[in-house]
Amino acid sequence: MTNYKFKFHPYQRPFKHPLSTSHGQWTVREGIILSLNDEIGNIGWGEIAPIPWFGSETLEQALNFCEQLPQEITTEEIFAIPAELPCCQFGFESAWELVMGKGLSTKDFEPSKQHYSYLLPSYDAAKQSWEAPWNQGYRSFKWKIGIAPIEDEVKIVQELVEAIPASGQLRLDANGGLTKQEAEQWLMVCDTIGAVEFIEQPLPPEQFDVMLEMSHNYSTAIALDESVATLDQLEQCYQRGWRGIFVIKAAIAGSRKRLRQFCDTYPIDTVFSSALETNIGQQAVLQLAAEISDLKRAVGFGVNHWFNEG
Ligand SMILES: O=C(O)CCC(=O)C1=CC=C[C@@H](O)[C@@H]1C(=O)O
Ligand SMILES: [Mg+2]
Repeated sequence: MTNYKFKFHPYQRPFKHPLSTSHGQWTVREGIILSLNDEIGNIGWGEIAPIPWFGSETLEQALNFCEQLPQEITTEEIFAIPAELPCCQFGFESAWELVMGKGLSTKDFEPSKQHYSYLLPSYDAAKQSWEAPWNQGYRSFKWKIGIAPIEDEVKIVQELVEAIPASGQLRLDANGGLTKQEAEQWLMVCDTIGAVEFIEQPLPPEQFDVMLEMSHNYSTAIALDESVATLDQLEQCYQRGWRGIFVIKAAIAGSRKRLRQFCDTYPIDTVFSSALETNIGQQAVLQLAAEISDLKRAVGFGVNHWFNEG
């Protein structure tokens, strides 16, 4: 049985500007980088990037888990990490696949910018911020809603749709921050505009039944994000009848092995999305996305500009 030398260290990455969503303001991304070394010198890297307000473990819980591990761990111990620690499951399995030489060489995975969706700044700064990424090749843009008054945000979306060339696409992400009435209003506006690819998580996860009903009543698609953040939640929403878009933040969803099995079994409509992790986590997610998804929807990884080194 192979033992892997295990090392880890926490990191902090301040955002250039706080990321405003209806969950509040996010100013520093904290996570853990881990490595596994085998006896013949192979090394695999992984990342633990919690987003507790999405339902993952906290950074403290992940650190406590890492600290109680021995300096050498086995494959069995890696695949026995409980589902209550989904970011740890993802980070350790990423490193294990790399040290075993199972993952694609991550440096080869580089879809062109047209396969990425660019996360625009919040509020009306978006209107001045889409053109530079457009000139870099981005054709998909995401903007946060549910932060300012709806009439102000609708006006900004109409101006954005007017300004962005017709071949571009816009995604709106409410982070569950709308009321039922506002969600209906947004869906009617988007059906009229016709240029919005989907509205992400219009209502909080506990209003699943309302979103399921809405998904049958409007032509603008609805994407679940917070509702399907972990594999347990994702499977539950599928069993409850969701056949709309699933936003998969693989870095916080849990076991890579289990996600592969689920996507092999159920042909779901997916958008792979960043957990605002570092390049280590990003490459581990994009390699998995290329393996298990048709990538027909742009991946939500146009986010590096949110960090100083981005
Ligand atoms: O999905 C994307 O296009 C970019 C990533 C992104 O929007 C998010 C990452 C992490 C937490 C959230 O604030 C936000 C989201 O809700 O999707
Ligand atoms: Mg989202």
